[in-house]
Amino acid sequence: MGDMEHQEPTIVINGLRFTYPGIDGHPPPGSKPLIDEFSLNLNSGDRCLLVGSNGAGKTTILKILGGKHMVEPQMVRVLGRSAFHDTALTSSGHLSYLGGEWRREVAFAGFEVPIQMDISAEKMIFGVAGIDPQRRAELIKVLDIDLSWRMHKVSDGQRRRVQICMGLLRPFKVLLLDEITVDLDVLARADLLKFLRKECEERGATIIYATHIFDGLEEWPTHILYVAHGKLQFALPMAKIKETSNLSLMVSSYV
Ligand SMILES: Nc1ncnc2c1ncn2[C@@H]1O[C@H](COP(=O)(O)OP(=O)(O)OP(=O)(O)O)[C@@H](O)[C@H]1O
Repeated sequence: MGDMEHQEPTIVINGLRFTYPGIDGHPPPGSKPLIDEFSLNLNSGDRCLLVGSNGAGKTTILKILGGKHMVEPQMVRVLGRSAFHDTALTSSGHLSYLGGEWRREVAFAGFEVPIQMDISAEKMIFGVAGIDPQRRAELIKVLDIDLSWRMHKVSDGQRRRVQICMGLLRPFKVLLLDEITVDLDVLARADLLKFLRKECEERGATIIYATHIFDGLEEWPTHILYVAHGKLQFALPMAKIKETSNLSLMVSSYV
């Protein structure tokens, strides 16, 4: 997908197959893979919505891409490397995953900052070393963060905004978002989406965003990825979808 034919794809998924291990650490013998025959290439600048019903496998796929589940190295390449085996991908900030576990446990993978303690937003955000001050200032503005917020007293949505800021401070090349905007109000979400779009258009980042909330997203993605029963049912450029029908109609015809 994408127009940049001469560039290597940023994400290559090649015949991905995955089964969650049982209690002995191995997939139960004869079990049907949860993810199967999944192939997809994404390029620099692609912004994809990952859609599908509950349990379709969206989170599992994002976690595999984020290097959180082991798969054979040739099945998933991110920026030419194996996300699971090459830890430099995430530690460098080139690959960033913001999802459910990350929400609960830490503000940002790699920093291990507890999010419920009595610490100011300023201390958290400015505690990250080596950040471009201009990018940091832009994110604070986009997410409308008050630096004097105390993290143990703020609302869920305010805490989430600080967390998202932490997760975006380093200029990622590939960003995986798993329903991270659920606590944001409509305006905050729109501002964040605009920022993310700019990251793709100006810096050539690749983003996959799994969500059930389509409101306000009509003009955002370049592609729609639709997953059902662990398989990629279609990956279509937005223009194609607009041509044929609206998104919900399209998806319903595949269920
Ligand atoms: N750690 C796990 N061990 C075993 N099975 C799991 C595990 N995590 C998820 N599953 C199963 O894998 C399937 C896909 O789950 P996944 O979370 O990837 O779906 P999803 O598309 O993200 O769903 P949702 O829209 O509800 O977030 C589900 O049937 C789920 O029960």
